[in-house]
Amino acid sequence: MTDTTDIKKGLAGVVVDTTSISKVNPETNSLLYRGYPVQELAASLSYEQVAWLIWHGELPSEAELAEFTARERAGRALADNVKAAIDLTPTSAHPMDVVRTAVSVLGANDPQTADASREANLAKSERLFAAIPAIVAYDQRRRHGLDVVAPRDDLDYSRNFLWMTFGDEPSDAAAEAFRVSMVLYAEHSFNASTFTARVVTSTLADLHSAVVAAIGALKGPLHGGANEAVMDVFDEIGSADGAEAWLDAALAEKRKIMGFGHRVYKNGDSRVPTMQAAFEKLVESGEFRGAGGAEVPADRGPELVALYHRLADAMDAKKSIKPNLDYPSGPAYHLLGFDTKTFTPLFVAARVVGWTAHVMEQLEANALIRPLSQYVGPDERHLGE
Ligand SMILES: CC(=O)SCCNC(=O)CCNC(=O)[C@H](O)C(C)(C)COP(=O)(O)OP(=O)(O)OC[C@H]1O[C@@H](n2cnc3c(N)ncnc32)[C@H](O)[C@@H]1OP(=O)(O)O
Ligand SMILES: O=C([O-])CC(=O)C(=O)O
Repeated sequence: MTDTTDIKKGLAGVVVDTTSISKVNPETNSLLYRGYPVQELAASLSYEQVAWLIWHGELPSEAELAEFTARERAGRALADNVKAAIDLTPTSAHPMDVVRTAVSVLGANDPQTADASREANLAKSERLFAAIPAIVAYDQRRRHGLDVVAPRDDLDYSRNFLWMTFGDEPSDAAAEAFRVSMVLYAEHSFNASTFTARVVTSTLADLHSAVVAAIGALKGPLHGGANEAVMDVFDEIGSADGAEAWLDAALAEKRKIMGFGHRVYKNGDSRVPTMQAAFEKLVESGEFRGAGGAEVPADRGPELVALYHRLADAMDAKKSIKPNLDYPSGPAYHLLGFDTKTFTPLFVAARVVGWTAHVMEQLEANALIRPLSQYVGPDERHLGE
């Protein structure tokens, strides 16, 4: 008999390397980016400042930020062959498939793809950071038969993202909710997609290959795909009054409730209160829309907030399982006007910062990632026996 007792399925509880990028601490329910609590960063810094911090380890000086911002603004427009690649994918394709394909083309285009120096990887990370919003916006618009909206270099990252998607200037509340979501999603240690990026990097493959693979890992509903799945659940339940009965039935069918639970946090995700507050502020502002930017009745926001709390309370009462970040970000993205299937690409736009920081960290002290497995197949046998 094979002894499988030492196997850590899913690498649960296994520490596989060190990192200085972020610290996820379930005991204190905290998340630090380069030592700073994420709540502090989300309260006052732009997403551009946080991206710099994650990549470089320190906040940018005024001059560094101005130069980075200028490069980011200059790199927002998509090359023709990226647009053509998007146009070649059917509009029935999942937007994550479109982003994955477009990022692959960015890798093929990039003049520094084969250069693995830290300098080149930083430059490529900045270029990806600048281009991904245009990919997401282009794809959502073409699905609605709308013309592409050119980027505006007088708007910051968050406002420009919303401008390119909807073709009008966002309200302060909308830009703020979006910015907060980007900061909160930017980095989270050795989650499945980041680990994927590090595995690919450990073979000395290029940065774009690592990011394409990470996008694939993020798509699954047990990871980033949960933010869109949360919205599907809200649509399925309908209104707050249906939450308890829906949950009873779903749990009886042994369904996993999307947006709840976490591999590391067992007493709640440290990012949820901040994102929940941003979602509720967006609703209070009254400046929200429905999927595809559609006009929605004024009670749509408060109804979603009520449903959000009823389902979370019921889940807590029945299973003591708390929401993760995908739970508040799903309805927030809905009220910002994004199509449900575009939610996980928004996670890509944010997490590309963490992924690329980990690619650079992996290369600083690389070791091929190649674990062992316990063989449980047939004993040796031979043809003709
Ligand atoms: C940003 C992010 O990527 S956060 C994660 C987003 N993913 C989701 O929201 C998907 C829903 N959640 C889940 O599937 C899980 O909680 C995961 C995958 C996130 C974490 O999973 P694990 O750490 O492997 O926990 P595991 O699956 O072992 O769960 C432990 C117990 O809690 C239960 N449980 C955990 N999450 C849930 C959930 N969302 N709904 C119902 N039950 C759950 C499990 O069924 C299991 O019960 P059991 O011991 O009776 O079998
Ligand atoms: O850390 C994880 O396993 C998943 C997660 O919350 C994230 O990637 O943001």
